[in-house]
Amino acid sequence: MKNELVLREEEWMKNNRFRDLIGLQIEDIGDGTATLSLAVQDQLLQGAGMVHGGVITTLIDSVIGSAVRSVMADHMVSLTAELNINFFRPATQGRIFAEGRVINRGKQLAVGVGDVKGENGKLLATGRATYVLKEITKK
Ligand SMILES: CC(C)(COP(=O)(O)OP(=O)(O)OC[C@H]1O[C@@H](n2cnc3c(N)ncnc32)[C@H](O)[C@@H]1OP(=O)(O)O)[C@@H](O)C(=O)NCCC(=O)NCCSC(=O)Cc1ccccc1
Repeated sequence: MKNELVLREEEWMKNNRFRDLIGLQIEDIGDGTATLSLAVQDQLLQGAGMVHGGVITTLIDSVIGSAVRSVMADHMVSLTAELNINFFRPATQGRIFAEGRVINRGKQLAVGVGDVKGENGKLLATGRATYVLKEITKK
C-alpha cells in the first residue's frame, strides 16, 4: 500500500507532464528521502546509445525535489536554484533507480543529494541541488 507521502507527491506531480513523458515512476517517499525509477527506452537514448544526459539530469533533480517536498508544508513550492552532476557510467538498458535525500533544510533554502544506480547497484551518476522554498501566492 502507498504511504501518505507517496500519495501527496503523486497529487503534487499530477500536472507534471514532462515526468510522464519520460516514464518517471515514484517508488517510495520517506521523511526527507525519495526513490524514483525509470525504464530505459529507445527514445531516451542519445546518439551513442546511452541514456541522454538531460534525462539523467531530470531524474536527479526530480528525486532531490521529491525528497525536499516531503519536508515542506502544502502551501510551499520548491524551485531549483542550482544543480551539479557527475556522470560516472552510461545507462544503456534495464531500469535505473534514483535515491535522494535532504541534507539541509533551512527557512528559505534546502539542499539535497541524489544518486542514480543501475539494476546491479552500480553508481551511474550523482548530484547535489539547492532549492528555493517559496509560499504559493494566489493570483
Ligand atoms: C567516459 C566517462 C565520462 C569517463 O570515463 P573514462 O574516460 O573511462 O575515465 P575512467 O573511468 O578511466 O576514469 C578516470 C578518472 O576519472 C574519474 N571519473 C570518471 N568519470 C568521472 C566523472 N564523471 N566525474 C568525476 N570523476 C570521474 C575516475 O574515477 C577516474 O579517477 P582516477 O584516475 O582513478 O582517480 C565515463 O565516466 C562515462 O561514460 N560516464 C557516463 C557518461 C554519460 O552517460 N553521459 C550521458 C550521455 S552524453 C549526453 O547526453 C550529453 C549531455 C549531458 C548532460 C545534459 C545533456 C546532455
